[in-house]
Amino acid sequence: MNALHFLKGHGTENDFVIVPDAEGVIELSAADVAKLCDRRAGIGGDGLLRVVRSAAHPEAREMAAEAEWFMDYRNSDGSVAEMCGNGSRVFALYLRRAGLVEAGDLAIATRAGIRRVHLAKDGDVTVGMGAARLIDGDVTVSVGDRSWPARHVNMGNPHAVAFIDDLDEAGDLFRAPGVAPAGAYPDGVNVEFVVDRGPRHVAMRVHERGSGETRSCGTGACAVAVASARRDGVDPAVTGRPETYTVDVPGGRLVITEHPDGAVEMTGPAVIVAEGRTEDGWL
Ligand SMILES: N[C@@H](CCC[C@H](N)C(=O)O)C(=O)O
Repeated sequence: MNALHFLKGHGTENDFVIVPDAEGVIELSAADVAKLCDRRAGIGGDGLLRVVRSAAHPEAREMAAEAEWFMDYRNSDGSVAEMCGNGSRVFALYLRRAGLVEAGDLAIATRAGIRRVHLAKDGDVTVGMGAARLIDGDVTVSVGDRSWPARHVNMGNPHAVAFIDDLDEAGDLFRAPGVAPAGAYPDGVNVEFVVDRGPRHVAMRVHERGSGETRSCGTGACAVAVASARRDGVDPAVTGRPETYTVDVPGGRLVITEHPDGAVEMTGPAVIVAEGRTEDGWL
């Protein structure tokens, strides 16, 4: 492949290689993505965001009238995922900096549907993340010989949220936690470990499907906020009031609000740190 134009960005230290590809002509195999995301031999990232015009991508064509740009998200192992919350903030920041969108409000197409984004003047980015789906059934997550009950939450992508006493209990997370029953997550799962920090304030670690332990996960923080609210007996659909949880991640802080109609909003930072080109023929 010829030299590839890329940028590098992060949201609460969940970091991404950004590949502008307006016309959808760059074919990136899983091996290409893994090579770009490699932290020693590549650019390095938890995932890759390919920026494609919705009209130019078969999975996004139907959304093109409402959302001009499609976020083609890949995990660092090259696998495809439906949605990335931190990535969507970085994606929106890239679009604005590149002059591809005009205003501070825009819609982006993702495999989980259209997401509405607001870029505030102070640099924070708010994303309408859709509703959380809490799925009934007993799920257990385990690390080594320890295991905990977990809540199955779908934020467009799958999550298992386990409340524990101390974040160190989750160990080094070099390997994916075990999840049972195996059939609960046929396509794999992101696992969040959560502790309380105060009223409506929690902290989490995450092991991401396709990436390993990362410093943050936006969809995971939303899953954690909603699971924490239900555990606390808080449900905006019942109170008729929006409810906000602060979720600390190793890479910073995300603020998550759930509205009475179920809509979940996430606010956090987005940063672009670099721009460059790969060497001709490296990929
Ligand atoms: N880091 C992301 C989630 C990325 C996708 C995830 N690993 C999956 O496979 O579902 C986020 O910020 O939401």
